[in-house]
Amino acid sequence: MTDFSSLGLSDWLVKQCKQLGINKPTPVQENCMPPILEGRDCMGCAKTGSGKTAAFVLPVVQKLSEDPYGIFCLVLTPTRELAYQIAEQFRVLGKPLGLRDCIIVGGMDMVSQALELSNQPHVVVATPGRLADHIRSSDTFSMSKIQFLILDEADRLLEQGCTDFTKDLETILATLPAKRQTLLFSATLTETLHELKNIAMNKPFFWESKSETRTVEELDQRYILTPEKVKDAYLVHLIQTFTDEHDDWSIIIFTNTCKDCQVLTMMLREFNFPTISLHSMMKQKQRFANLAKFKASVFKILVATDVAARGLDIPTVQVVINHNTPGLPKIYIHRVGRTARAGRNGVSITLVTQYDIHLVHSIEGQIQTKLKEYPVEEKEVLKILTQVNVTRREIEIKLESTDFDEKKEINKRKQLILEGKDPDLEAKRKAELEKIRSQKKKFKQKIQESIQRQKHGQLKKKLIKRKQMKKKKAAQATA
Ligand SMILES: Nc1ncnc2c1ncn2[C@@H]1O[C@H](COP(=O)(O)OP(=O)(O)OP(=O)(O)O)[C@@H](O)[C@H]1O
Repeated sequence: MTDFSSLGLSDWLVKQCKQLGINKPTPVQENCMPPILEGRDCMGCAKTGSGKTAAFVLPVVQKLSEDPYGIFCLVLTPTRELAYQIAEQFRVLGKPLGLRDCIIVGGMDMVSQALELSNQPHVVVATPGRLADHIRSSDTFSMSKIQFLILDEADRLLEQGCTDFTKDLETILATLPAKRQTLLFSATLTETLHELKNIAMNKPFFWESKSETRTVEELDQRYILTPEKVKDAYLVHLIQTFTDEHDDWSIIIFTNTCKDCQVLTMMLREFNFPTISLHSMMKQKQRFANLAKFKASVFKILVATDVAARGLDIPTVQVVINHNTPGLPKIYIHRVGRTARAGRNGVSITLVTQYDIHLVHSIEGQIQTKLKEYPVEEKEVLKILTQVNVTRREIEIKLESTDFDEKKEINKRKQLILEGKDPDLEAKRKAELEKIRSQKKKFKQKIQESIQRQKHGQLKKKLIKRKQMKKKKAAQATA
């Protein structure tokens, strides 16, 4: 049986792992750690909750113990909360070494971060935007001697989603030595493999967990087909049932927008559920505080946007509810991966409207698993429908009287200015794109309608012809 010693870890580090309940390497650790310890670049793709973090933290700590200096390792990750989680793993596993880490994320004080960077920590864990800001504005630290560059959730860092990291990554990569080890990890690497290979140039060792499915077997994946207007009633009913039956379960509800996240949090609170939210329009300190309260089970229900979809490791989470069907299978995989981690069981329930059925099909195609219907007593849901919808409407009115939308607009404009774009020009461009999109949609609809009409016409003709034939035959028979 493979153990951590046979993979090349020192006794003190194996002992440290044991203290954390990490006794036997998981497949991603067993396969990726030896090449990393040999000095190779590595790309590791394994399911959510399979121990990818330790697969890169352990070899880095091992190598650091052999030649300790700062800054030895840089870890980049897409979200601020994830940066704290990764830094914690380094701190705990590297404690006997006196490992010093430094977390560089947006929304926190830049001056104290600059000071920490200049103190040459062993490991820097950062989100790309804030680290690039430090590089552009100060020369009090250097990353020209780092041994390791790690991109956690590497595909997210490289894709051009709503937050585009590519410019910041370019700034960061320009300051790093060419001779370094680059490690890339995610549960969904394959689509961005080509771009990733350009970053890990050193003939990377590539490992992907061999499995037919892309989600873990311990996860019970369900859906509920519901009209849009009944979604919230289903949600309240589900939460009521879960909290009645399992008082130690924590639940994450994923929503599409910050506003929806806010509305649902307020609504669930009206129904006396211990609910807290996490989205990007909250102040960073509030984000950390809410996450800490959820992790400590002070609040058992977290309503979050996709800012919480990747990486977060909270063992008490038993249920993930998708209030909207994710538009991309990849997002679905990461969201539902917040439960059923490290061999535990979990349930995910996706609320699906009739317009989302094609999304479910594409999710099922990607994960190679069919979602099963979640049985619900519809009568019970209909009983609370009016009350839930009235409560939601009241909350929406309450929120409209605050400056929630306005703040969102201001934040968006700020972001565009920071990216060197003109917010007014961007708005114009967006409106034009929207116009083209809606024209295209109308055109497509027209074509569909005319095809339908044609089909209908052909069918009608066939039927008439058939009738005529029948009449003719009947007439011939009587003659
Ligand atoms: N060898 C091991 N044995 C038991 N538990 C482990 C082992 N390695 C890691 N763990 C635990 O498994 C949990 C999940 O690990 P981790 O967060 O690294 O998953 P991941 O693969 O990065 O998931 P995601 O793709 O969602 O980010 C953590 O709580 C971690 O402490």
